[in-house]
Amino acid sequence: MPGQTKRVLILGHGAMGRAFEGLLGPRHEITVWDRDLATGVETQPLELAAQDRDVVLFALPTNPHDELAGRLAPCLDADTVCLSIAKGLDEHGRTPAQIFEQHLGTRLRWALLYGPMLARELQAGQAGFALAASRQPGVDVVLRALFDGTALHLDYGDDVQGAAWAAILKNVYVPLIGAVDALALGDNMRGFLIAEATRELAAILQHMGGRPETAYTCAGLGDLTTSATSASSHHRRIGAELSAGRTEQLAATGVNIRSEGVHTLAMVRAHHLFEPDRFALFGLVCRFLEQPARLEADLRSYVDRRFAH
Ligand SMILES: NC(=O)c1ccc[n+]([C@@H]2O[C@H](COP(=O)([O-])OP(=O)(O)OC[C@H]3O[C@@H](n4cnc5c(N)ncnc54)[C@H](O)[C@@H]3O)[C@@H](O)[C@H]2O)c1
Repeated sequence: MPGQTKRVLILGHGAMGRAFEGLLGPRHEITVWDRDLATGVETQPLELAAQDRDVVLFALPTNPHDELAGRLAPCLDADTVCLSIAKGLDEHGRTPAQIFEQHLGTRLRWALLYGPMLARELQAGQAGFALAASRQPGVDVVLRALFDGTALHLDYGDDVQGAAWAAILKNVYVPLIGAVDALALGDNMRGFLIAEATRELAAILQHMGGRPETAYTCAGLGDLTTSATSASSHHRRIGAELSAGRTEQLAATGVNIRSEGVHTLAMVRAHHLFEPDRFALFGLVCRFLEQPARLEADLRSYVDRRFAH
């Protein structure tokens, strides 16, 4: 019921774990679980922390989802809702939607939350916006009880695969915008590329089993625009660094959220999820990572081809 206190377990106590703790803390009962990444020591046994929880929020990268969802599945109540905000593919090339599908399926309830909700702004009490995607009836009721009256405003939908891919691909296109801005290629070019990325996002979503219209929701265009224009965006910055020839950032692929987009490109190729050049802008970003110095020339060819009527 709206207004009801929920017992929430937050997995991960990084930027987003803390942001959600602050957002939900005044109204709900919060427990936080995390792991020391150097020693592997957990704050408490996960299975114990998950007992009697209404909601488990995965506020950590996609890679640990498989292990954690696998451990949680046997010990969660049927009513518990697992919620992920992670925007990356795991080492097997799976989205958080696919990982939840595999471990939680239809026996347990789950949803994905994607949109303009920068941790820094949520922590400062500013508004955030997201698409909550779930295929299971009743999940929206739990999420309304959880978030209504907070600064995070939700739309509801059921395109879980489309929402996951929209958020994941956003992190691929934003480094390109960061590079374009660092090279001072112009505000017009930025606007054009955001429009192109959104159009392509719709096509890739459809190709990957989602619905193209999800590209125009908070999870797609909303999040893409926020990251592409935010001075604090990690993903913008990595594009700027690559355009300046600082390619050592690529070595950190998959290690932290800065490189989620770079990691996605590697996983798309490694697992043959789709042919990168089937989508012209996506193919351009792949080449940018390999040869950052070619970006301006590649962009000129892209524009020429795009307007060669
Ligand atoms: N930062 C943002 O503004 C923002 C906004 C929306 C979504 N997200 C997404 O949320 C996710 C988390 O982002 P963040 O900014 O909180 O990252 P962060 O690096 O600040 O925190 C990550 C947390 O995950 C934990 N973690 C990492 N690997 C782990 C593992 N193998 N086992 C257990 N715990 C592990 C870390 O201990 C840490 O507490 C990312 O997928 C990101 O794309 C971030």
